[in-house]
Amino acid sequence: MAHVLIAEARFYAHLNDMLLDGARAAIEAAGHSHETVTVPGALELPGAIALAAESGKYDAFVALGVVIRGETYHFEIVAGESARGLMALTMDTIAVGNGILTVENEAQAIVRADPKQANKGGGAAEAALALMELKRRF
Ligand SMILES: Nc1c(NC[C@H](O)[C@H](O)[C@H](O)CO)[nH]c(=O)[nH]c1=O
Ligand SMILES: CC(=O)[C@@H](O)COP(=O)(O)O
Repeated sequence: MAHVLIAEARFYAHLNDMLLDGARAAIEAAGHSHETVTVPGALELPGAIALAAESGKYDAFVALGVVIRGETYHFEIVAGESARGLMALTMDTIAVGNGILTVENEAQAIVRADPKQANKGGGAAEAALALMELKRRF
């Protein structure tokens, strides 16, 4: 039994709702409990998880968000820095699954977020649980 924190960025609420459904279902299917914390955008996800990890209350973390390319270099910043922040947490031995979609348009996001299609939220939850199991093993 594990307690998992889902950190979700509400930047695109309708897309994130699908990611959340997939992540929650995967955690529950594995027999674990979860709670959710919400931040404004993907750039806040690594910081939110770092703060929550300090509490010692959680065994694993799932980061969910959607970054859609706009007109400027901002896409590269948000997509790259959010992934870099999550990877830094992972290398600090925090079990994190990265469910931040980085896509060209909304249609790409829907296919990936929908639990009945690519189900990237569920995949990120499973990745977090896999790291958690490795952490327990070693
Ligand atoms: N453009 C997207 C953002 N941008 C917002 C940032 O993540 C951040 O909240 C802001 O810069 C304040 O620190 N966030 C997304 O999740 N998705 C985007 O497409
Ligand atoms: C993450 C992005 O690229 C986007 O939301 C920002 O759009 P823009 O580059 O048009 O300001």
